[in-house]
Amino acid sequence: MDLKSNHTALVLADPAPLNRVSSGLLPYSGATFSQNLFLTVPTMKAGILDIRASNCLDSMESSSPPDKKSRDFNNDLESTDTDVAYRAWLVVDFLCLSDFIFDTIRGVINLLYVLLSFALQLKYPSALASFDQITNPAKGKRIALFLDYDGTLSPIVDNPDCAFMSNDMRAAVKNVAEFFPTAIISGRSRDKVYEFVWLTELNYAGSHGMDIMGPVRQSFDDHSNCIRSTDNQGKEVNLFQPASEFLPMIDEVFNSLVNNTKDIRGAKVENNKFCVSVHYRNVDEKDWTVVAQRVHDVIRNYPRLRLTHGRKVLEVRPVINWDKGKAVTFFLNHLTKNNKNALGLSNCEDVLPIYVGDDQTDEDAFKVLREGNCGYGILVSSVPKESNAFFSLKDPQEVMEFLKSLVVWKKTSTL
Ligand SMILES: O=P(O)(O)OC[C@H]1O[C@H](O[C@H]2O[C@H](CO)[C@@H](O)[C@H](O)[C@H]2O)[C@H](O)[C@@H](O)[C@@H]1O
Repeated sequence: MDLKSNHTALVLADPAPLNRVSSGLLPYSGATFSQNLFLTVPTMKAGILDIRASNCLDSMESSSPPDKKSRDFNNDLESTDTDVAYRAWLVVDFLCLSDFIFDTIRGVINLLYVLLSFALQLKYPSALASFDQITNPAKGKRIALFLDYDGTLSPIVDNPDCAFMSNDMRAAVKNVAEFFPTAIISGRSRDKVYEFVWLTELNYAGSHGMDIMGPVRQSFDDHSNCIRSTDNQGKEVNLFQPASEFLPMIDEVFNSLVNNTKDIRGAKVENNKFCVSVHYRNVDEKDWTVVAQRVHDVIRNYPRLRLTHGRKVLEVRPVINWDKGKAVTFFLNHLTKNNKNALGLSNCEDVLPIYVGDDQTDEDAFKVLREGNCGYGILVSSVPKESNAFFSLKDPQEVMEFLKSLVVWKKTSTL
């Protein structure tokens, strides 16, 4: 099958809810979901999976512009930046115009690009330059801080196992958590993100929010899918795991994906407990089709799993109505500062949530804040892109500066 030949406009990253039914009505029953968790099940009509695979490749290409091996391989956003001008350049090269026309066109293209960047920067102003705009509404309120991990607290690197955060960043996160209730919400497994961050004073959610650990509270206990457990220090905690019934399925899919991609040079499959990541950052671009095809071959047998896209990664996850946005809401309703009072999203007058993230999956959280008219999303990106965030920061270095500024502001603020 030629994956590229079919361009029917079905978006794989966020499949349209073809059927929206409560879990109790579904095949593969035995599932126990809390009342508000619905499954979105793609209709299994002939051909639809092929269309999904073709869109998979489109999304891989559009969401992750290929690196030129000769350029900075560690930062795909920087590469994206140069890719725009570079590709436009290639087109012009192809036309074999004289040097003068060539330079003029190149100049115009660069100017347009700068103007576009400027326009989008106005749309998502720097959170550092607009610091007062963020903190003024926070006066008399409690700020609750939500942080993504990869690309936000640590720079994007080739090897996902080596995405370490710097000691300076760790210190900045530790400091900020002393003043504001802080949670890390990552696509990685909760254990893995904790191994990187290694700070006990934070709250953690792994698997795109499908694995939340929080303090023992009655309000947690009231949720189905909530169990008591112990943390790394043996302290009693509550775990909220809305996709717990998917664990065996995810393990099975992980093994199949490892098997199906083991001959693709550079492909890496990561088990994130309630979801699986298939990395293609180190795969030659000519083999991206093969990656998309192999992933598609596996998940076509699992109608209750879906694909989303991150930064040069395909993410296989359960089709449940739960994402980073839902995790933010959950945290706000249960999060505590020094185990005192829950913040309560309903109580926007008292709380100002700030979410900082760089990836497509962070958009779910930005959207919750924007639509709830409660708090601010801050997009981490060095290139202009459309977002539900309100502000932007260029890279993890700027994120660190922002965190430090929050601490200074809090220490000097009299309110
Ligand atoms: O929600 P996040 O914490 O941002 O996690 C999303 C994915 O992050 C990791 O992959 C990304 O970072 C890697 C290390 O810099 C990079 O090599 C990869 O290309 C990026 O996609 C993580 O490994 C994935 O499992 C997460 O889904």
